[in-house]
Amino acid sequence: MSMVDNTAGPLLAGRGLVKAHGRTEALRGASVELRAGEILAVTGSSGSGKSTLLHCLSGIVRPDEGSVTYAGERLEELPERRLSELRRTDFGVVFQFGQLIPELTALDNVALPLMLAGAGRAGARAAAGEWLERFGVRGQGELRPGELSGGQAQRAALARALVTGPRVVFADEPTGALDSLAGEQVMTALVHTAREAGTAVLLITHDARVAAYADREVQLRDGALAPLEVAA
Ligand SMILES: Nc1ncnc2c1ncn2[C@@H]1O[C@H](COP(=O)(O)OP(=O)(O)OP(=O)(O)O)[C@@H](O)[C@H]1O
Repeated sequence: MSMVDNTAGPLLAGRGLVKAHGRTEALRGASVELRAGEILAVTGSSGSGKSTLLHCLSGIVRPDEGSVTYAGERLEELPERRLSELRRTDFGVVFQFGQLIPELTALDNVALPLMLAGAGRAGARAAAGEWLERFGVRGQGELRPGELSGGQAQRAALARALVTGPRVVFADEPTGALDSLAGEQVMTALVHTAREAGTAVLLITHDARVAAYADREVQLRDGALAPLEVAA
């Protein structure tokens, strides 16, 4: 069941985003909206600007032009301190290669965002254990990322992205490094948990099977977005 609220305005909106990397114009006026609880797939060929769009929308990178509005706040107007706070409390991110901290166990990786938000170690580890359980990797909690399979590491990375109860999860090719079975497990876990928690997901993928998990799909072409044309 979709928890998308079609009556409210978007939770996150990028408007007219332009971003160049040197002489490469990665985004040329891209606009996109994400509603609360919505799972939106952004597809497009390699180099079409998908990751750049995610970085702009999540406040990791400032666009050259255009605006990003999150829950009524214009990200470009926020001081770095407030942006970091938003990234810690309201946003979760998952990348293609999990990017768990290699020196920490899976459990401590998931506990870390809670501790950064001020939770005590014991409470954070207990909550982290519950999240690992949800993603079917509690038994691997004391292992380090290098000792996990790719799929287990990605599920731990999902737990880490969701543990603080973010309103938006940004997932950049979260299954890109996995075989199809592990990819399905990761997507099922992500979609199930996001639905349950009412978390919106901006899902970047070039894989149509992954995009099929989303409520809606938009396609980046030449740095701008078009809704996917539905085949007749
Ligand atoms: N840090 C950077 N420095 C220089 N050029 C960059 C940088 N990041 C991205 N680009 C260029 O900007 C364009 C868009 O890149 P981006 O990573 O956003 O695309 P993408 O759609 O995510 O690609 P892929 O699917 O291959 O990951 C590409 O031409 C890329 O080479």
